[in-house]
Amino acid sequence: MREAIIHLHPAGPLLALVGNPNCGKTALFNRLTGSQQKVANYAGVTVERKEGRLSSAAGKNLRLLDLPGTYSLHPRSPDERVTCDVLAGRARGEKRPDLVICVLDATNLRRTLRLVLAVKRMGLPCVVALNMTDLADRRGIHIDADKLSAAIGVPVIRTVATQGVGVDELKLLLDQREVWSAAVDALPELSSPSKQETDHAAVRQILQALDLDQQLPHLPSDRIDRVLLHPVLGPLILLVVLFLLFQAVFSWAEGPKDLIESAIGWLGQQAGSLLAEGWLHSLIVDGLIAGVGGVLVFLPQILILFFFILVLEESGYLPRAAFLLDRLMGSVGLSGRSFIPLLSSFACAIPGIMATRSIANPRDRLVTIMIAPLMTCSARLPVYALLIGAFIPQRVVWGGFELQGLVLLGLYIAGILGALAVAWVLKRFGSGAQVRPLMMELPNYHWPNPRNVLIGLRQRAAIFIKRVGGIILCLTLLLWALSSFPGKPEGASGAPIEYSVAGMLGRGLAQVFEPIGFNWQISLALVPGLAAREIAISALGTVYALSARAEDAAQALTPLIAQSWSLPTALSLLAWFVFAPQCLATLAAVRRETGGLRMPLIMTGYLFGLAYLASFITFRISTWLLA
Ligand SMILES: Nc1nc2c(ncn2[C@@H]2O[C@H](COP(=O)(O)OP(=O)(O)OP(=O)(O)O)[C@@H](O)[C@H]2O)c(=O)[nH]1
Ligand SMILES: [Mg+2]
Repeated sequence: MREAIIHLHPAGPLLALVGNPNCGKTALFNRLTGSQQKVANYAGVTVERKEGRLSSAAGKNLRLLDLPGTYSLHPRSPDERVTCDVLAGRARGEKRPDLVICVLDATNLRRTLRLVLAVKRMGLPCVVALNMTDLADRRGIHIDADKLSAAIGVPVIRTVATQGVGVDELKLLLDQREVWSAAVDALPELSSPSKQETDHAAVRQILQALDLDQQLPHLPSDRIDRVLLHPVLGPLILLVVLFLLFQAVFSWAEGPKDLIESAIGWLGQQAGSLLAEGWLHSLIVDGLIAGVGGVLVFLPQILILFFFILVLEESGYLPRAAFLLDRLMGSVGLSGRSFIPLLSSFACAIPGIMATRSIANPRDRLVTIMIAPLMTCSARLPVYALLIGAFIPQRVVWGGFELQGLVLLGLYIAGILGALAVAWVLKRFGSGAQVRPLMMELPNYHWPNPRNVLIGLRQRAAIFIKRVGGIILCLTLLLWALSSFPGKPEGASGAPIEYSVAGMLGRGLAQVFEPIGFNWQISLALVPGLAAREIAISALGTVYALSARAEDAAQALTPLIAQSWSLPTALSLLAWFVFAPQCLATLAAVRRETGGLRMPLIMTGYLFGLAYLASFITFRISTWLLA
């Protein structure tokens, strides 16, 4: 039986934000609706439509769509198609917008005006938000809003989305239906056949009328780029930036991390002394506090990583990094277009995989999806930090670099190199590895908006804490239960966990993982770790707390594993985490984006294979070196 899908869209007027990439649509959307969608200084941040609500000045309830940026209404990539479909009224479950708010970048009217003309030609009522007027004014581009409005036949409001300037005027305008609905067919001559050329000519005329027909270079950005995009200095500076980032992840986090650690330790002791020995004691102390608490400790490090990512995103440096790495990516058959999705995967592979919607070429898009999980997502950071903290000495090497930070950087680079190698192989399977030159817009530099950075950090903290309190808590408690029952048989020696379901499972798995140096506790922890990587830590915390003798049950995980694992085992586990596909949500996202089970299955297979191989080599070589 076929399912019948009935679309019910809420009543009430629908507005849509349309504009070129990176012109500030989402910043305006957030201001208008009070949402906190992601805003960043590069093209292709928004890849799906997002909906919000606002009330007009007169208190009318309106729905507002934030759409992916587009240069034209002839879509080239999946994200641009979303925008075009909405405007044409073809989007599933959505009616055609009643009003389009065209967001223009005042510093680049030439490019952005063509889109307004195209929207008008579709017969959609529109108003213009002339955004980034603060930057335009600073650069000496003075645009007379009234003249512009007269020239394009559409009401124009000057805005600075990041500061909320012009938002009230815009809301006022939304009530004046007679003003914007009258403007629909004000440019009848544009329906001639060679529209593109006519649009070109029309834009030139408009710019001439506004006295803006000369290109103004953005001097400060150009001057900065002369250094940051320098063929020798550029890559060096990029490397230094990355060095600093990873150094900070360890050195800045020390204080707050110790604080959380001792708070959790104190909690464990209090709970331990309050509760009588028994299953509740074990559940709270070994399951909850040793397990889940052990993951929470890594919050500061995650926030420091994201602080850097957010600042870099906001400043406009990221597309430059794409530009610098274009040659490297080209050598394995990837275009620089893949850079931003891969970069987003450092936070989490899922938004990274979604960001591939801005890649026009289907083959490039697929390769990018397939290698996205090799980028080190933030869920790996706690695992890396735990193992590095336990096994890599805190030492300064090569005049000033912290060894721990260097090893962390090395792990990130290992993931990147692995991804490049896989991309290279995948491209061999495809027909002809032609590489197109990178066509990417370099936005102007600007100071990161502290508000955006703070919002980003808060969201990241919330995501992490929600994970800890949700899936991590549930699976850790499940593992605790499996590790505690059935209890120890009469007269047996050893900890009860060794006789439990989990203990038996762990020992079975250890057969498979023994060649790469994993003991049964690690093998066991990898199973719930399939759902989310950090769970491996809480699982280890619980398993070790349950295996420990009563007197050292409250011990933190770091010294425990430092005592009981060999260095080759730790290195092998690190190598495992660089490659292993330990995240079901990512596989689900791949299935969604590629429309089938085939790709997620191939991905799982190749990642497990790579992980096992990498761990095997690491374990054998390090054992041999240390022998
Ligand atoms: N100075 C200044 N910066 C702005 C203004 N509006 C937005 N920005 C910044 O411009 C960048 C892009 O903003 P976004 O809202 O992400 O742009 P977008 O149009 O949604 O971009 P895509 O989703 O990629 O199409 C961010 O760094 C914003 O902080 C403005 O009026 N003035
Ligand atoms: Mg956006």
